Amino acid sequence: MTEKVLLTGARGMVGKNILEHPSSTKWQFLTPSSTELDLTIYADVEAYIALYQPDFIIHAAGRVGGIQANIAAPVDFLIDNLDMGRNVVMAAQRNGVKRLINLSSSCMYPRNISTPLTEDMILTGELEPTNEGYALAKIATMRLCQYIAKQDASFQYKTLIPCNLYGRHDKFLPQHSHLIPAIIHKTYQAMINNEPQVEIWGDGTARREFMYAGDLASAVIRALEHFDTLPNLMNVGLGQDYTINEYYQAVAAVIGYQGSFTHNLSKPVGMARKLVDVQQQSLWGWSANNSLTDGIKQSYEFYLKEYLQ
Ligand SMILES: NC(=O)C1=CN([C@@H]2O[C@H](COP(=O)(O)OP(=O)(O)OC[C@H]3O[C@@H](n4cnc5c(N)ncnc54)[C@H](OP(=O)(O)O)[C@@H]3O)[C@@H](O)[C@H]2O)C=CC1
Ligand SMILES: C[C@H]1O[C@H](OP(=O)(O)OP(=O)(O)OC[C@H]2O[C@@H](n3cnc4c(=O)[nH]c(N)nc43)[C@H](O)[C@@H]2O)[C@@H](O)[C@@H](O)C1=O
Repeated sequence: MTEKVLLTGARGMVGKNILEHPSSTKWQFLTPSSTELDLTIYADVEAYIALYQPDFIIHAAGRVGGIQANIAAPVDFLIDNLDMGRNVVMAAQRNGVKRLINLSSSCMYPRNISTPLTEDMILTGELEPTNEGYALAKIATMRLCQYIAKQDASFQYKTLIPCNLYGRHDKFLPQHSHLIPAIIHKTYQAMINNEPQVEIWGDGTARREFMYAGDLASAVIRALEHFDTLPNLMNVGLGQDYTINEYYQAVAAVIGYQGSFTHNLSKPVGMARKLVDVQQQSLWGWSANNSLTDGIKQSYEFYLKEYLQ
């Protein structure tokens, strides 16, 4: 009997990469869009889960955006993600769904920690102001999963904490995008318009860990296949980070941009570093396999052949 998996956020970057994974055919995915099922409306979420009775839920929906999007709308990032997280998890529990994977984010870690972030560091320090609303929603949903699982061990509600992501089906417009899609868009536009310089936000010394979304999809698929061995709370990362400047150089090399870079120090930079510790992930038996160059090439190809068309 093919198991039914409710995948929230199926039309998003993570959702689409999960559905594009070669092994995704092992399950029957339920993939409601936000117009078919608005996850901020509890009654609708509860009715949907009661009707379809999924065996598994992967919660990948969210109001998601880069640093500029988070600064612009902290209320929406807090409330929408809080409502979606609460509604999906509570409706799952009420309908007896026993297995749930909640996607969180490395943004929920305290700021100003320069060493690799281990899962026990959550709530041990102040949050990054540029995405505090989003982080609070992620922490609340993670805790809700933990409380439910602690009350009744038959509810295996687990949380994955991915580092920053990029890849096919990403957002490329400056007002919403994260770093790598922003660099792809800005650098490509500069190249085709013969612009001699591309602007970097900040001084470029901040560090980030960006994983190719296809790799995160592989981790989620493996979590479906080996759910019982999956830790209740686990980082998903690369164990390596780069400076913002290095990301700009890496994208320029793939695209073939010959221009130079300027630094706009008036732009927000967020956390100095947020490298997740990958010991738990390694013990579980998984690691990413796309190099930064491979990931950028696949993202750039998507940008040219699917996004711009
Ligand atoms: N991108 C990143 O760098 C990182 C992302 N994550 C997490 O991964 C998950 C997926 O992120 P990503 O794929 O990048 O996000 P996207 O913005 O690409 O996709 C978000 C999805 O959420 C859905 N959604 C938004 N609001 C609602 C709503 N009210 N009701 C139902 N669905 C809704 C959207 O559905 P529709 O398209 O139908 O409107 C969309 O498919 C999120 O939990 C995010 O926090 C974690 C770390 C890093
Ligand atoms: C995924 C995680 O990550 C998000 O936080 P973030 O990592 O700070 O987001 P970001 O990818 O937009 O920025 C990364 C860094 O890059 C620098 N930077 C340079 N030049 C551009 C640029 O042109 N655009 C952007 N966006 N950043 C730039 C920018 O100054 C910053 O130092 C949360 O909002 C939240 O979404 C969350 O969960």
